[in-house]
Amino acid sequence: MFEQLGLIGCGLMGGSFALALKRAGLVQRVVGYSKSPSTTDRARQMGVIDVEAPSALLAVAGADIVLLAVPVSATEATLKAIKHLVTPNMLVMDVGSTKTDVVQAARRALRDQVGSFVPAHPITGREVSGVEHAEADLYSGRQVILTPIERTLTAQLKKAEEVWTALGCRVSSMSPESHDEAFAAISHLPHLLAFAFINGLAGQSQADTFLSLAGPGFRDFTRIAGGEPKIWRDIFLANREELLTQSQLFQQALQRLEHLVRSDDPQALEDMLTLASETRTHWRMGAQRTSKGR
Ligand SMILES: O=C(O)C(=O)C[C@]1(C(=O)O)C=C[C@@H](O)C=C1
Repeated sequence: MFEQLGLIGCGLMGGSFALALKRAGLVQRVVGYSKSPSTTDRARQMGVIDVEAPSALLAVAGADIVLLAVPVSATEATLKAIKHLVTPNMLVMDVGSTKTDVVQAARRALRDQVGSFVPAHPITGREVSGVEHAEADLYSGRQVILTPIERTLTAQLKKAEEVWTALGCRVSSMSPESHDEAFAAISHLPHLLAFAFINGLAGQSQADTFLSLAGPGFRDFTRIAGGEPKIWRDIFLANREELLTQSQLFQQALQRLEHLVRSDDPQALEDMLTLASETRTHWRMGAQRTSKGR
């Protein structure tokens, strides 16, 4: 399907995309660039990329598909760096967790060539980063949200849908703004809370003793606090307003529960916990139906 993938950012997300594309037989050659030469070198040794490019621009030279797998804050500078080689026949995508800022960055950086850019958000990830964790299966069975704008070329949008579908993803589209509103609620807030929870614990004098006793509940609840701090810093700042709105709603919900814990009304407390438990079970059943539990 493609001759050359220009991969900018050869970490977990980018590396996994290259491996998945190769395994599906969708690309002949992967030319990769990473900010850190040791990452690019490791990616080549692992067979994730075939050729190391000395710059983002040179990774794009000769490519018919380009993937930006860089922190959202690096989107504009990266697109500016490759702009001169972006053509209407090229599919350029990102994998960023926020979309309003990414779309604005793409408009500013690519200008006349913005139609080649299809903003993409695969709903997958891990709490570990780096090319050494890249796996061909990271994307299979997952959702991918595309947030095209008016100027997105139909041909590139269609190609993007085909690529992600071929990797085993369920593809849907929405506006960048609706995307950021939803992901503040179901991804960015949970990460903020996981970080805050650990910070609250770490600030206690007995933190080490408490942590030495922690079990699976703690592990499940805090897994995402292992996420890369710089990546999450950028996501929180890029989606600041929506995140703060969700954080306020969360604090209201927490206060309601605290009030019920304090008051002598076990039935009302149980009702609130039942509502939460049923909501989660409902989601889980739906997720299992659509994606085999992924
Ligand atoms: O599984 C994880 O570790 C994730 O953080 C994945 C997760 C999520 O919140 O679900 C995080 C960020 C990506 O934008 C998409 C997915």
